[in-house]
Amino acid sequence: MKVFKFGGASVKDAAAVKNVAAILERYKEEQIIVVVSAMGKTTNALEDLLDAYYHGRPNTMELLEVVKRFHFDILKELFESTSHPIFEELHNTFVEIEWQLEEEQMREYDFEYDQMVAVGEWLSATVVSAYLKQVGLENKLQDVRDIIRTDNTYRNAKVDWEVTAENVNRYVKPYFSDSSNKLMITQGFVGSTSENFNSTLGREGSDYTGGIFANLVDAESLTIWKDVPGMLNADPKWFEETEKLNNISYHEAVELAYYGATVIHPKTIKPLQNKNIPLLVKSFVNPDEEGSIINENTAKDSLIPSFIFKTNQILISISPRDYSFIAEDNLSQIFGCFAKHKVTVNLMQNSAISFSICTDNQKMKIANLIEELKADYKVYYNDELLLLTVRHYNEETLSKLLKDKTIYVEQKSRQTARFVVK
Ligand SMILES: Nc1ncnc2c1ncn2[C@@H]1O[C@H](COP(=O)(O)OP(=O)(O)O)[C@@H](O)[C@H]1O
Ligand SMILES: N[C@@H](CC(=O)OP(=O)(O)O)C(=O)O
Repeated sequence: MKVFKFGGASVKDAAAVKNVAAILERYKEEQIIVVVSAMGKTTNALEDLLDAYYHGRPNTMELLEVVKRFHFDILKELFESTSHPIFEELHNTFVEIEWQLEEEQMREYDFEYDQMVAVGEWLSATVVSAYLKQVGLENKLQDVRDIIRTDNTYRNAKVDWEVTAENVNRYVKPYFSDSSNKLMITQGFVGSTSENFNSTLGREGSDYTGGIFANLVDAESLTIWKDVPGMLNADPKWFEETEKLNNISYHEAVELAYYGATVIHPKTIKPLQNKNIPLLVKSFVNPDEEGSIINENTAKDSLIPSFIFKTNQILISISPRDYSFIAEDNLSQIFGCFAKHKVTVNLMQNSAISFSICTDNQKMKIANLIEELKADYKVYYNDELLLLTVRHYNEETLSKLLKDKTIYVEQKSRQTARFVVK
């Protein structure tokens, strides 16, 4: 059995959905679990909607209308008649969102977020499954909320592997035990709690869903279909000339993903590595091309420099008010504060009297964090920064890269150089 993951870009419009069908047609003799993300930028649109609803903004219903129109426009292109049951199904899903929006009693933001935002993946899976059936690719639409059980850390839920494995044994394996059943379509990114509420695995978490399924069905491979030819040594949105990394070890891939190569979610690798399942990154534009293969083999790791850029960074420097040293009890309090505000540290550095961290500048979270830190510390920050990581760096590439940049922090290990710059 194989697992395929199609991200938002691969189902961003009707033509893209047709292309997914064309790719699956090539594999129609094989048994495949297909994990899909929300269509195009739907997750961002649902985030905006949730934000408007939560803060009682007057444009809430307009924002819902945008998401609705986007999906119905795709449906009209994919299905000849509006009497196809999919129109009714999507309509009902949107009615459920409207009910949620009419609800006055709200729980905490992260809970409401998962109830709303998870809908994007359900819409996408429903549409893809119905379209595949229409073109003769029979499949089972499997709601992932009946499979992936998580705790209730909303927006960054932890998977309960035991219950999830039982669910896979109950709902997934029996379907595929009939060799005439070839395709199962399910949602990425989403899970559900023991109380049956939606949870999500963290932004861009559909790759991870692919990894979870691959692990639990002992898949022969997980393929992530992308708009790029494979994993490259830099994001082509930033660099004109990039090179494809043909063979990458799990170790190298996890390092690149951790530093911010957004082509793979960093959590995806571990469930694959545990069962030695290869991860293929392939182009949905040119499906015949080889792509990248990620497995345990370290011998073929490319040593050419790889570049990772993280934009919209903020560097926060924290120091005791009385110029005393930053000691372990300060660090423990500071990290407690990061954990409480769910702020992820991208890079950190300490000196005798100050401790600095570089993190994504998520405005609301950071404002609350700084406010709390200011009760006990002096806090300074610089924003609109860039975090540059160069894996397998050499001095020549670094001097080219850093030309005309002001360096705020510099860190080098044997393999990796990192800079916070403006
Ligand atoms: N090292 C890299 N190699 C290839 N693509 C990368 C890399 N780093 C970042 N990217 C970006 O990742 C994008 C694909 O990821 P994404 O847009 O999240 O896809 P999807 O929505 O299908 O999950 C590419 O278009 C590319 O701009
Ligand atoms: N739709 C979710 C999950 C995801 O993984 O999406 P994509 O595969 O398009 O990166 C997000 O945008 O975060």
